[in-house]
Amino acid sequence: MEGVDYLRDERSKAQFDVETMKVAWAGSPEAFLVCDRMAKLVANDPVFEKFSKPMLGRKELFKNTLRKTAHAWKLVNDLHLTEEEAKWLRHYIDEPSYTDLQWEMFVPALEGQGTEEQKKKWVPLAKTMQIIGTYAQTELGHGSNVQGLETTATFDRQSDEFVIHSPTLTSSKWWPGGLAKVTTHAIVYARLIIDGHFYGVHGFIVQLRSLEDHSPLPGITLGDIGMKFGHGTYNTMDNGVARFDRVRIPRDQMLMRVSQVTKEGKYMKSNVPRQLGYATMVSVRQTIVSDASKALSRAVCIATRYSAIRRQFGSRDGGPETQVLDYKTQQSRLFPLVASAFAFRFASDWLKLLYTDVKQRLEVNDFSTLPEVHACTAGFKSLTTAATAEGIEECRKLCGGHGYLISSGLPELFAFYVPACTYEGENVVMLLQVARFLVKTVSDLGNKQPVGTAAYLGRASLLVQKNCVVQTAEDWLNPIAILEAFEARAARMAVGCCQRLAEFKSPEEGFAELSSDLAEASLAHCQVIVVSTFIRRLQQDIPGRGVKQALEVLCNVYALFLLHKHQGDFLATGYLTPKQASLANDQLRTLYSKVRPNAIALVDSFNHTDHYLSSVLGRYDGNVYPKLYEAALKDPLNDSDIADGIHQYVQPILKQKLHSSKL
Ligand SMILES: CC/C=C\C/C=C\C/C=C\C/C=C\CCCCC(=O)SCCNC(=O)CCNC(=O)[C@H](O)C(C)(C)COP(=O)(O)OP(=O)(O)OC[C@H]1O[C@@H](n2cnc3c(N)ncnc32)[C@H](O)[C@@H]1OP(=O)(O)O
Ligand SMILES: Cc1cc2nc3c(=O)[nH]c(=O)nc-3n(C[C@H](O)[C@H](O)[C@H](O)COP(=O)(O)OP(=O)(O)OC[C@H]3O[C@@H](n4cnc5c(N)ncnc54)[C@H](O)[C@@H]3O)c2cc1C
Repeated sequence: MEGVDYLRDERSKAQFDVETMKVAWAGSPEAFLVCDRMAKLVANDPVFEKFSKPMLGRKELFKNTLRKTAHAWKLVNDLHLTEEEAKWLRHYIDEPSYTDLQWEMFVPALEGQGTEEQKKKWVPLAKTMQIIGTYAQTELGHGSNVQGLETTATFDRQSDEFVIHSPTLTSSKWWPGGLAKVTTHAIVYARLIIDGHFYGVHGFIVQLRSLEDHSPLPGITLGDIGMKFGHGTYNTMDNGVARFDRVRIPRDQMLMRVSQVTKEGKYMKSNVPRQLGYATMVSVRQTIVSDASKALSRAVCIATRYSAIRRQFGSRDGGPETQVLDYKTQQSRLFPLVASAFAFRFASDWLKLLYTDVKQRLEVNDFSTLPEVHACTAGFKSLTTAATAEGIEECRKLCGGHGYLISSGLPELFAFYVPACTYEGENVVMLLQVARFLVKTVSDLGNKQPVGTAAYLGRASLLVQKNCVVQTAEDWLNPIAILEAFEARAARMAVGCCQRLAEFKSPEEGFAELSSDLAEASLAHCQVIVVSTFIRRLQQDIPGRGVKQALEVLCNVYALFLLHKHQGDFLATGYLTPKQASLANDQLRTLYSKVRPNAIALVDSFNHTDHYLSSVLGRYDGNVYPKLYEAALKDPLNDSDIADGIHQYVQPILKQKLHSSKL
C-alpha cells in the first residue's frame, strides 16, 4: 500500500460526518462557505504560490509580498469582497505584510480611540487604502511598559500643534510592522506634555511619508530593524525603526476619545477610563486567540496525516510495519494537541462574543466588564499562544527527521508563529495582568459577589474545603467532576497566593516576590474558562452523525490531558489524591483509543487546502514519498551534479591528499 491508500483507508473508518464537523469547526454554515471560498481563491491563484519563498533573498522576499498584497487588494475590489472575506483572503495568503497592521491595528485604533469627527475623516481614507498606517507603540528601550515610553508630544499653543520628538536613542520607535518601507501614517504613542507637565501616554496620527513620492517627511528617519528568526516567514514584513526630530502635527491629530487638549492647552479627561487607550491591544489579543487555533490545527493536520503514513518497526515477517500513529506515545503527544486546537477554536468563538458585548457597552459608556474582558483576552492570549508554539514544535518532532525539512511546512510555521508569544503583550506580563484581576476579585470576596468568568471564585470557601469524589476512571467522563476539579485547583491557588500576599510589608512587594506563583494561578484560572467553554459548547445542539460524540471525546482529552500535565498543582492543592490522578490518566489512555479511528477525519474537518498547509508531509492525498523526492530535486543545489565551489575549494584538498600519500 502507498500513502494514498493509507489515508483513503483511514478516512473510511471515520465514525462521524466530516462535512458537518467542518461546519462545527468554522462556527456556522455561512462562516464555512466564506472560509472555503477564500481558501480556494488563494490556492488556485498562481500569484499566491509559496514554494519559492525559502529560496528568496530579503529584498526579493519583501518585493514578492508587496506584489501579492497588491494583487489581493485588486481582488478585494474586483470581486467586491466584504471586510470579512478580505480578512480570510489575507489569512490564506499566509504572509506577514503591512496590511495586517493596517486592518488589525491602524483601523481599529482610529475607530476605537478617535472622536466621531476624527473617525469621519480618517477611517474612510484608511479603509480605501488611500493612506496606509501602522501602530507605533514599542520603542527600542520599552515595549511591555507602555507608561514608560519616552517619545514626547509637546503642545505648542501658538501654532496649535503637537511637536513629536524622539529625545533619546532608546525612544526610537522599534518593531512596528510596515513602518520601514511602506506605511504613510502611524499612530505614534507618546507622552503628552503641556506647559512642562506630563499627562501620560496618548496616540497621535503622524504622517510619515509623502503621498506623492513616498519619501520620508522632513524630520523623520525611517529604516528596517533587520532580519528576524526564520528566513522566509516574518522577513516578508518590514518591521521598522522611526526617529522624530521635532515633527509638527496639527492638534486635531491627537486621538481624543479618551481625553482632549483644547486650543488653549487645557487637558480634559472624558468620563472614560484611561485604559480605553489600550483598547486596540484588547481587540488584537482576541484575534490572536482565534489565530492560535488556526496555526495549531495546521500543525496537527500535518503531523496526524504523516503519522498515518509513516511506518516503523513491528514487522518481523516482511509484512507492513506499524503506523506510527498506532503507538500510544505518539497518540499521547498528538491527540491532546488536536483536542487543544478545538478547545482554542471554541474559546475564541466565546471570546469574540465577550468582546462584541464589551464593545457595545463601551459605546454607551458602560465600563463595568472591561477589567474582566482585559483579563480574559490577556490570559487567553498567553495560554493559547504558548501552547500553540510548543505544539507546533512537538508536531515537528512527531514527524521525525522529515519534520526538519522546510518542505514539511513545520519549521516555517514555527518561525512564523513563535513571536505571537511576545507581540501584543509578552505572555508572562499578560499572565500578571490576570493575576491583578484575580487578587482584586479574591480580596473583594467579602463585599462583592464575582460574576462572569470569575463567578466560581464566589464559591471559593467551599472549593477550598471540598475534596474530589471520583472513584473510578469512568467517573472522569463526568463534566461536573472535571469542571469542579479545575475550579477547585484554580480557587485554591488564587486564595493561597492572596493569603501569602498578606504576609508582606506591602502588596507591591508581595506581588513582585510571588509573581511566579501568581502567574501559575492565572494560568489555572484561564484553564477553568477554556475547559468550561468547551463543556458549554457541547451542551448546545450539534447536528451531524457522530459529531457531538467525537467532540465529547476531544473535550475529555483536553481536560484530562491538562489535569495530567499539571497534576502537581492538583495534588499540591490537596483536591485530588494520587489515586484519583492516576485514574484520570487511565481514562486518558482509553480516550486515545476512541480518537484513533477518527484521527484523520478530525484533521480533515479543518478543511485546510494543500496550499495553506504548504507541507509535503501533510498533503491531503497522502502521496508523501514521491513528492518529498520531487521537492528535494527542486533545490537549487540539485541544478547540477557539480556545485559551484567544488573545483575551487574541494578538489584542491582531494588533490593535496593524493600528493601527500605519494610521499
Ligand atoms: C502576520 C501576523 C499574522 C497573524 C497575527 C494574528 C493576529 C494579529 C493580527 C495582526 C497583528 C499583526 C502582527 C502583530 C503585531 C503586533 C503588534 C504589537 O505588538 S503592538 C504593541 C503591543 N504592546 C503591548 O501589548 C504592550 C503590553 N503592555 C501593556 O499592555 C501595559 O503596559 C500593561 C502591561 C498592561 C501595564 O499597563 P499600565 O502601565 O497601565 O499598568 P498598570 O499595570 O498600572 O495598569 C493599570 C490598570 O489598567 C488595567 N489594564 C491594563 N491594560 C488594560 C487594557 N488593555 N484594558 C483594560 N484594562 C487594562 C490593569 O489591569 C490595571 O488595572 P487595576 O489593577 O489598576 O485595576
Ligand atoms: C514580530 C513582532 C512584531 C511586532 N510588531 C509590533 C508593532 O507592529 N507595533 C508595536 O508597537 N510593537 C510591535 N512589536 C513589539 C512587541 O509588542 C513587544 O516586543 C512586546 O510587547 C514585548 O515587549 P518587550 O519587547 O519590551 O519585552 P520585555 O518587556 O523587555 O520582555 C523581556 C522579558 O522581561 C520580562 N518582563 C517584562 N516586564 C516584566 C514584569 N513586569 N514582570 C515580570 N517580567 C517582566 C518578560 O516576561 C520577558 O521575559 C512586535 C514584536 C514582534 C516580535
